[in-house]
Amino acid sequence: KEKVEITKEQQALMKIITDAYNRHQIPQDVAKKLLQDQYSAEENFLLLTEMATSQVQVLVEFTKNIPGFLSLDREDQIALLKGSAVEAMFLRSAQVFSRKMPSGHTEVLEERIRKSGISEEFITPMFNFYKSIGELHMVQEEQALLTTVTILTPDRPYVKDQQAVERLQETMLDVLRKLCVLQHPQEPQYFARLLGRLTELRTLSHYHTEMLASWRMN
Ligand SMILES: N#Cc1ccccc1NC(=O)[C@H](C1CCCCC1)n1c(-c2ccc(Cl)cc2)nc2cc(F)c(F)cc21
Repeated sequence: KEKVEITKEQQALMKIITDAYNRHQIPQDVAKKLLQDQYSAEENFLLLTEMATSQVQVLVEFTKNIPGFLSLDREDQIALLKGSAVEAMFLRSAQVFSRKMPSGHTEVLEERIRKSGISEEFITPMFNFYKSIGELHMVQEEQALLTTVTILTPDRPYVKDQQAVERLQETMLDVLRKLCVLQHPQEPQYFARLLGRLTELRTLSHYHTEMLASWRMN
């Protein structure tokens, strides 16, 4: 049985990324707002656009802390940000939804989101994704690395030097793989399950434009 060991460099890399990920939290906690008040479909739509806008700024700041990201071609950096912004937003939403909350809060939050204005057809796939992320019980290092792996997807549209992005992504995948083995020793398939969520995430983000266009305003 091969001994899995995270090297000193990988430890340092993980700390940089996790600290950056935690530092760039979303300014105001949208879950708290949704639990406090019931908003109209229009107010919810406005809240979503505000959240999505601040999320992009947070994403830009976060990527500056990914070792090697700023050494990529500048246009490729932009292509990676544009290509991953929606996925990063759904990943963040899933992590917010899966957070441990006082009993009954998650149900209220789910209800508020179900009634927020999102069209019926998107509710099920969205919550299926949120619950499948929740079942993974990711530690924060895994959450930060998963977001990093998502950003460093080589086959985003308009990326010129895919090799350079692939090399960076592989570095992050190696750390994430080792972390999964060490954090979930009783579940050798955990890393594979984690990456499987990225496929579900990409599918969900294909619905994003349609979800906004079909938002039910009164
Ligand atoms: N969270 C979060 C978050 C962070 C950054 C950017 C956007 C975010 N998401 C949001 O604000 C929306 C709110 C916006 C107001 C109306 C109700 C949904 N959201 C979404 C949701 C994102 C997109 C699309 Cl099309 C539908 C839904 N899934 C959420 C899950 C949660 F648990 C949660 F609290 C909030 C959530």
